[in-house]
Amino acid sequence: MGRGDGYDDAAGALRGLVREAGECLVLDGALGTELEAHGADLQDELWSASCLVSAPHIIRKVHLDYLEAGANIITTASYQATLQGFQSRGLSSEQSETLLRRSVEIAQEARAIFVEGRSKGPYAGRENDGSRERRPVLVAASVGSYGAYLADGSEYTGDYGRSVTKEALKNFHRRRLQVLADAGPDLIAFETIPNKLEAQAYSELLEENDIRIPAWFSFTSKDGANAASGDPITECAAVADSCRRVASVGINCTAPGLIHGLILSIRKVTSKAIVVYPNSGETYVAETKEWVDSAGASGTTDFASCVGKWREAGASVVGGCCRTSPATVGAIARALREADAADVFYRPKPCSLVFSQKS
Ligand SMILES: C[S+](C)CC[C@H](N)C(=O)O
Ligand SMILES: N[C@@H](CCS)C(=O)O
Ligand SMILES: [Zn+2]
Repeated sequence: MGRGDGYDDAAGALRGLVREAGECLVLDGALGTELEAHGADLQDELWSASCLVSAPHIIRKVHLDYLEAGANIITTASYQATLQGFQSRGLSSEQSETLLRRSVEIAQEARAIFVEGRSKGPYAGRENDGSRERRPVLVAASVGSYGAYLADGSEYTGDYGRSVTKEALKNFHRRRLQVLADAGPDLIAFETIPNKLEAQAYSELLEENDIRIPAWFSFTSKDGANAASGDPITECAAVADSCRRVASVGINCTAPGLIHGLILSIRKVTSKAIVVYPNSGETYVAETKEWVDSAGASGTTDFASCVGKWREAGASVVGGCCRTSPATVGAIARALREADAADVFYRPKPCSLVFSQKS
């Protein structure tokens, strides 16, 4: 599987974890909007990253709430944490890098509290309902897209302008990615990617920087067929498929009603694990930093009833994005347990369908 450089493809690492979790990993829900629900003020260019300075205790509490709700994976508060963003606020590069590392440490602290002091291993020794003795509990370092840094909602349009080349995106993300990887997360979550160009930039960075932490690439979509920019989702997913550092590919911060079709499209171009974590179906208004009802969407986070269908279509990592909550994640975890108990859902064969065998 490797290329003689001691690195095996990342999909294999995730394969074992999905299997240990019972063929589906539960991802957490919103971090940013859940911090807001706890009183944090996100009316800021740094959005949730401002809480790394002002409210790390709330971040830790939200991580813990998701673990208690049944999440296997918690995602760090680094979505909009960038060296460039911190430095524009007058922080030194050293202080900025410390904050990036802190985002991973806070999640690791929450995990350590959850597993009652067993901070070394990525497992919980107990289960709320006693149904599983051990379950994987993982920390994913969030890397928000360049559009997140711009703070103009362009992670939902993919319109970065012509001057933003692949090289510019690589230069923007390079040091941030290295600092996050060096902090020792279990996974790296490239989230809310709106276009193919940024996926190509990430893919090249992972190789060039020899990042050995399994990554996922997760795209946004507004129409159920294309990434937010209009690039076909099949082309975007194919970029992720061809990168051996990528363990999983999927969709986040997208309306729940679009998810099923997108899974089917992605499945056509990859056998890697598919990750999905939709938002509430509401639309983000960057000017006011508020969420509004979209036509046909009522801001519901009650999409757990769809989880069986998504799993049947091929998703094996499922959670929630903006405006979802620990209650959403609890419902997802329950839906998956019920599916296990009923044993009615499609079970992809490990090593043949869900995971890449390519090098
Ligand atoms: C995931 S979006 C809701 C994050 C906030 C956005 N990048 C902004 O700053 O407006
Ligand atoms: N992990 C981020 C994604 C924003 S789209 C968050 O939940 O805040
Ligand atoms: Zn989101």
